[in-house]
Amino acid sequence: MKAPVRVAVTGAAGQIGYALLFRIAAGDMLGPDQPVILHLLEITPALPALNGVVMELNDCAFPTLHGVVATDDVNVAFKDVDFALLVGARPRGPGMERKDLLEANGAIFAPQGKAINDHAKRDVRVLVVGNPANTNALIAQQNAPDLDPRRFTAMVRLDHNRAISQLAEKTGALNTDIAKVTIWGNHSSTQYPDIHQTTVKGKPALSLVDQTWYENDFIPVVQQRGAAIIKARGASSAASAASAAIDHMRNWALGTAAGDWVSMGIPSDGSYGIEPGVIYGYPVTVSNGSYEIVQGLEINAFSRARMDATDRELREERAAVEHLFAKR
Ligand SMILES: NC(=O)c1ccc[n+]([C@@H]2O[C@H](COP(=O)([O-])OP(=O)(O)OC[C@H]3O[C@@H](n4cnc5c(N)ncnc54)[C@H](O)[C@@H]3O)[C@@H](O)[C@H]2O)c1
Ligand SMILES: O=C(O)C[C@H](O)C(=O)O
Repeated sequence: MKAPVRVAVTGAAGQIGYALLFRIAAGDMLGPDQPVILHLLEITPALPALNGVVMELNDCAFPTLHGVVATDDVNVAFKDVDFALLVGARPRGPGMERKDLLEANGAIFAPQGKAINDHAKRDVRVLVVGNPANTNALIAQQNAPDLDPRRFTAMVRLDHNRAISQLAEKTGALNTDIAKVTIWGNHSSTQYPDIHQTTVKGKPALSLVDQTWYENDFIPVVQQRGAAIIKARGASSAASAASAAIDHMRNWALGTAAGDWVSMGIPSDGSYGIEPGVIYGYPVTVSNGSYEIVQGLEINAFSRARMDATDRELREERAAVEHLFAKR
């Protein structure tokens, strides 16, 4: 067994929290040889419910759970943490776009970014799940001036996994037969699920499905999947979101498979002509704990237009929250 690492989860008494904590504690995120100490943050009125979750975590007697800190104090929550999963935020209801949450949720991520800046390990890995995830990640990052901006990421992995699942179903393949899917841009309805480089059992995906299905079914289904789940369940996705968060962190910490990549929302360095600084979904590979954008992919006019549209939305979101950035 390795020395334990500290993993903060915000919104820990919420529905994603309930699907996430037990899997992190069981070793699904960092492996069965990596003990964790969970730091759980909630707002004060949710502390009694959080206490119930802590009782259940303890009752599982997980071999890899070496402690739980439950608190409503951001400074305690992020003290010495190695990983931070920022989930706690208001979810959208039917008919809302995720960016309608910018005002309500933006205010949460500035103080949390500051507390991470002041208290977390210098090599902390931060994943923002709470919507609008990309721009919330930017707000947190911009309130953490002492940390490497690349430590702040946003979740587009759920979209990536949804794309794999849709394509596997369409082609009669297994999820594991699909490689090199990309989600470009924002975790919103402007995201661009790109299968131009994707393979199914080694064959180009676009040779197995027709362009009409790609354009008129696949892309809108992936873009609108969150809304479809809200309509069906009366609540936003939870178990699949938790699973994607685990996938994102596991790949970031432990690496990606040879011959494949994953999609992560990361600070743009201008690659593929995207506005530098916005938190944009890119195809990445990870080795030695560090992610790199997959370079050199051919971008046709179809892709270019969609990549630019989602970039534009992220620039607009950034302009709307710049007042929340720490002064430098
Ligand atoms: N990026 C993605 O792919 C993705 C997927 C699913 C859901 N989400 C988003 O994740 C967020 C959480 O969803 P949920 O279904 O768990 O919601 P939920 O309402 O069930 O839980 C959110 C929890 O966060 C807590 N919270 C609110 N403000 C907080 C703060 N300042 N500090 C700590 N905790 C706080 C609430 O008390 C609540 O318990 C929402 O914004 C949702 O839209 C993102
Ligand atoms: O769509 C939402 O608001 C929830 C989440 O972001 C999702 O994609 O399921």
